[in-house]
Amino acid sequence: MTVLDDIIVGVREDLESRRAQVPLAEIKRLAAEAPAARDAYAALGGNDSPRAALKVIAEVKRKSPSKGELASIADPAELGAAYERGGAAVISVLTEQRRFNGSLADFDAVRAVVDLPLLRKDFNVEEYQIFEARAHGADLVLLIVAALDDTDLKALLALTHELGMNALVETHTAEEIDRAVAVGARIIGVNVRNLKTLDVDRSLFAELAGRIPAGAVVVAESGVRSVADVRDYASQGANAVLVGEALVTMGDPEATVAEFGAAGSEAVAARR
Ligand SMILES: O=C(O)c1ccccc1NCC(=O)[C@H](O)[C@H](O)COP(=O)(O)O
Repeated sequence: MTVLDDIIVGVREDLESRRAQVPLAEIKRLAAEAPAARDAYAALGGNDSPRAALKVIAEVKRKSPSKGELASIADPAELGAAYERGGAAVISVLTEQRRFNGSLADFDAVRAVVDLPLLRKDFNVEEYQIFEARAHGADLVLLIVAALDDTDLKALLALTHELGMNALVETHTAEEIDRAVAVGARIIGVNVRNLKTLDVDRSLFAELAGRIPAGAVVVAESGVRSVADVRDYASQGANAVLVGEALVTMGDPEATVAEFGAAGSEAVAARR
């Protein structure tokens, strides 16, 4: 069993206990009552022509399977507010509990204080989780191509769009990019972390980014440890970078987001 398979087994078990407490009909009702979703595609520069800036998706990440404990994050709301002040375009909040020590409580805390689009970062494999994300005020959900067959990928993406949200459709291979494009993904991530082995290979982004069609927002995911890494991704075609570990471990998240955004945008300008 791969790391990804193992994570999903736990995610499904945890999902069953939440569904026992809040049945599907109720979560659908709550999703319908939630304020309208913010436009994450636009926030990531999807409508800009040309896309002149590098957008930062800043992640609230406590722990990871690859590194263990990263940061205690006593106040996720304050971290989210710091990301917003630093100029993040979108905030990602990990809600998976067993491996990342995330929660919907973290998500709610950030939602209460920031007005940016929020990504509910979880291993979404069932429609319940998409309604649940919307019920909690999410604007964007993660769909990992490697975790879904084409039927489920298409159905979950369609449901996401019906609920007014966008999806970050995550890929790791050329074939997965083709599958993401075939179902109509508008925000496509290349995760340079292999979720089956946890190996991180930043060179993968340059290999794969050109395969993503022009209309889609291209997100470089994982492995940013420095301004130089952000510059590399930006010069290789990224419209946005998704950063977790560096922001929660380097100190001064507000300044680091601002620095990454500025350096990336300079590299985008130099590319044109
Ligand atoms: O981060 C992990 O170890 C991990 C392991 C298994 C599945 C997913 C994992 N991470 C999810 C992510 O995609 C990252 O949190 C995100 O891209 C940020 O990465 P980083 O900046 O390297 O923390």
